[in-house]
Amino acid sequence: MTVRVAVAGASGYAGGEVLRLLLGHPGVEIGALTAHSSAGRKLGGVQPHLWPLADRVLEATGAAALSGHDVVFLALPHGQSAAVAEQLGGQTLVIDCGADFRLVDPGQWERFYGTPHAGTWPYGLPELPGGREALRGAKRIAVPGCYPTAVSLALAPAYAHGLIEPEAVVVAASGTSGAGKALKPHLLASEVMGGMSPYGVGGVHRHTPEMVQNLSAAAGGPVTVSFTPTLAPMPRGILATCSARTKPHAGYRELREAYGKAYAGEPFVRLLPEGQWPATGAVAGSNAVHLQVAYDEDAGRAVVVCALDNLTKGTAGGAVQSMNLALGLPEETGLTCVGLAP
Ligand SMILES: NC(=O)C1=CN([C@@H]2O[C@H](COP(=O)(O)OP(=O)(O)OC[C@H]3O[C@@H](n4cnc5c(N)ncnc54)[C@H](OP(=O)(O)O)[C@@H]3O)[C@@H](O)[C@H]2O)C=CC1
Ligand SMILES: CC(=O)N[C@@H](CCC(=O)OP(=O)(O)O)C(=O)O
Repeated sequence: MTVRVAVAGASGYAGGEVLRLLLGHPGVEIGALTAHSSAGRKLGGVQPHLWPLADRVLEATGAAALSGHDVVFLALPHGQSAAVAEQLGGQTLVIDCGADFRLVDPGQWERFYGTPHAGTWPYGLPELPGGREALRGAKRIAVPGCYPTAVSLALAPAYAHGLIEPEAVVVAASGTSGAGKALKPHLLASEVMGGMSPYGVGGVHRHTPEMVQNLSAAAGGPVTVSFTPTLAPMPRGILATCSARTKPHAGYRELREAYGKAYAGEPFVRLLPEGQWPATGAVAGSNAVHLQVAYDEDAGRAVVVCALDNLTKGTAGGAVQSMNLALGLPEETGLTCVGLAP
């Protein structure tokens, strides 16, 4: 079976990463590629690493270019996906890398994004309880945000096993590609190189409600997340340090067992051997997630560290993994858990 796939937002970071992975996927044929300000240009001019597609011309994003495909990936700025998706038939599998359809609660959407809620689609994080079932045969998929992918995978097992209290604290570093390719002064090399800086501090980052949604579902009750993102001088990668107070019966052995059990059969999530810590370099370019868990006995806290590549498992890899599940293909098709190190 070969499916015909289009990518909207092919000139951006997420769209480019989707294409990099699709070029190694044996079950797809790459159809239309669309963009906004780059429409009319050749892909090779904006994504020189995608050599086999270098001579493809970027079309304007819209139904004219995108209809007639089996699968359409949307890698557009927030708020742009719904109008495009509406124009695509119900038989087309539409996979949105943006935030538009991730949240269940319209009130939370409006509070953090400031626009009317477009709706809720099946959520593309297969490793969460019930995640695979929601994706099999789906025709619409919302790909999670990169930070929520890391934080949800890091803390869901401890919540699902009732080992930690419902107030989580997360500090996470992201590479600059997480902020997209458009020019922004705070992403200039001179601003980013040689230092790290926090942003979105104090509960205002729009990924907070997404983490809360996932972790509350895992816990079976309300969870709060105090989330502080930071920008790190690297192009790709997320390193999330997540902690919460442990319940009285929980210690290192219980935590280790819960994580071992949760991820034992997972093709992309690896609980590292004891004493080894996740590092962004080890997962770069791969769909892998590396985790390690510790028990801080004096503080009475579980500490879980998670590394992933924001563009791969954090966006495009998660999107392709979800596509495979929706189409009934082996989940790992076209994806690798082998990182690019050093
Ligand atoms: N970067 C990341 O790590 C992650 C990104 N995502 C999501 O993926 C989506 C794309 O992000 P990213 O690739 O980083 O962003 P980029 O800025 O790199 O790319 C944005 C893309 O959208 C196009 N575009 C810009 N404005 C419009 C518009 N008004 N209408 C239609 N298309 C437009 C751009 O075209 P052109 O260049 O031609 O103007 C470009 O192809 C976002 O929703 C983002 O939240 C999700 C998880 C992680
Ligand atoms: C470094 C950086 O700026 N990262 C982005 C998150 C990128 C991401 O996951 O994307 P979505 O936009 O799809 O939610 C941010 O903090 O807004």
